[in-house]
Amino acid sequence: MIKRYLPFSRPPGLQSPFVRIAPTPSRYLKSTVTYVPPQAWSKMSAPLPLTPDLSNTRPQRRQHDGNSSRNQKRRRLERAPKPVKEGGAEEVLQADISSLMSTLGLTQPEVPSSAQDLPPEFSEIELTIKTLSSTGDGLAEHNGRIYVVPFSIPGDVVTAKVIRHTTTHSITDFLSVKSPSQDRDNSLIGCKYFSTCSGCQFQMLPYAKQLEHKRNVIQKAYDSFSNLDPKLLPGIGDTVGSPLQYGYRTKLTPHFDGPRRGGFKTGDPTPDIGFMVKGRRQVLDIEDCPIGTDILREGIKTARKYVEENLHTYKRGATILLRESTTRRLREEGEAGNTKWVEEKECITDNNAQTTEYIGDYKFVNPAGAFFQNNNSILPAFTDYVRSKLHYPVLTTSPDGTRTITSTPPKYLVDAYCGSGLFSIICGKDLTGVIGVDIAADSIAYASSNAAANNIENARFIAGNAEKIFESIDFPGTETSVVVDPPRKGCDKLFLDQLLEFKPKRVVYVSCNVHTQARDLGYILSGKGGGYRVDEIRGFDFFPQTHHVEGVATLTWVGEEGIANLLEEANDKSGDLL
Ligand SMILES: C[S@@+](CC[C@H](N)C(=O)[O-])C[C@H]1O[C@@H](n2cnc3c(N)ncnc32)[C@H](O)[C@@H]1O
Repeated sequence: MIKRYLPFSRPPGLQSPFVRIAPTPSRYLKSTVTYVPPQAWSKMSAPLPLTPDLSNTRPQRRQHDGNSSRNQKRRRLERAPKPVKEGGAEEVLQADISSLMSTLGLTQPEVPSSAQDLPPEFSEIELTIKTLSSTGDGLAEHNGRIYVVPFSIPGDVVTAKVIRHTTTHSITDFLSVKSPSQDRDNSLIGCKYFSTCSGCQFQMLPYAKQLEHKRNVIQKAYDSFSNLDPKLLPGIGDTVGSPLQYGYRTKLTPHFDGPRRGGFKTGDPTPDIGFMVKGRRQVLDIEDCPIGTDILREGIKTARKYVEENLHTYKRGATILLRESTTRRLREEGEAGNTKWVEEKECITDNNAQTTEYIGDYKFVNPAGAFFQNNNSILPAFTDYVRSKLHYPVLTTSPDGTRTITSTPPKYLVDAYCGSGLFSIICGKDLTGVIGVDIAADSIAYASSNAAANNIENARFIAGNAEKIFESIDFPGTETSVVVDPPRKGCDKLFLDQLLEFKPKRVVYVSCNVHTQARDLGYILSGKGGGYRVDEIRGFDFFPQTHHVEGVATLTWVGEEGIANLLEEANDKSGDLL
């Protein structure tokens, strides 16, 4: 039987890809390492040695006896469901549950027949996983009801503990795998906290399967959230994988809770420091996080020690920022005096300090606490892709009537939700004009200085709501591409309406929430512009081992006539779409 706790250790003989040279005596989490080209962790797939069963370290749920909780259970079942956040995890899970129910021919009872008909809370139950939800949980069916089982994949037969029944489905804790799915490979699991920590969902799933699943997540998002005629959408492209599948996260934020009353006192035990236990409002004590970069993994240890030694100075709980920063230096090698570029990594913990990241030869300086993409290893491929998609198709007809479509760079670029200028800088070189907008004034200040430092002279940046950008644009939509990269909640209608009025030739919509992205594309395609054709949709895997996927959708303005033609030619799309 496969137990829920699996051990983690670096396989014997495998060195860290980063070799530490000298600790720098400055702020408490600062240390330097020499850069050696990182080795993909996926190659380190030697089976991990077993360590003792740690299940007694898992925080126990309070157990209720059947009688005392029955009325409470009944009330919970009858309570109207809380309003859910648009495109949030609950809504997405609900869509997957409804879809599985309709596939299985199940109907949803308006009020559950009786709480007593359901397995009691905290009882153990055996379930066969049918499908994987977009939130990364396995879904199983039992007596006409859908059960949500974390850390499980289709084909697994699992033992799970029933936690609670809602009006639409039941929530469980994963306990163990009784019979594994063909796709499950536990030797891939690289973290001893996997199956308790809420951070990762897929460490047991081979990477190719994770990418395939994320493509399905995008497909389902457009099926359920866009309200669009499928004929208006291209097939979802293959998900582009991350070069690093472990050791990639350049930002981690472990946290700890404070005491119920007053601050910490000298002699208080150190609280649990880490990430949330899956399905609970409880912190899991974590000493390591193998999806973090090596310098952040060292940073976790140093931060824990610091909190332990300075606990009495904390009035309440805290979130610890651990952010990687890179310095490139020329170093002399050997006696001949040859020099070579080396990278030194630091772990920054001060929100107001600066961090530096390189993407190819581009250098970005950011406030440590502000947004910057969290997986540096995928950024070169990702930004190349976005840059190529900002080029739009231009149709030319030669005198003999031959029609050719060429991919043409835009004259102007609008970077909406620009942060510290990632797309303006990487995609804006040689364009006639670039304009970026972001609500975070400090990010905007850094966008301006990053543009100057990278020799982008044609860019200007505005602090404010995204729609404010349309007050400042003084160039035509017909020669402009817009990159849109909003936060998880997606774009405001005010912004989308003005975008549709501006009618840029190309829109490349980047999103860390493919559900709100699908909703917004539905609005763009059916809104008052109505003349956008979707040319490509695909995912980039910024967060291997987790359920997250970054979606990129490329749209071209073709006018209403173009859309009518598209619908007519829906069965013959070959070759014409760039
Ligand atoms: C996903 S980040 C993208 C940042 C940037 N494109 C990058 O890749 O580094 C979303 C950005 O939207 C900004 N933002 C959030 N709400 C906004 C709004 N209403 N108007 C403009 N920017 C907003 C945030 O400050 C954040 O920088």
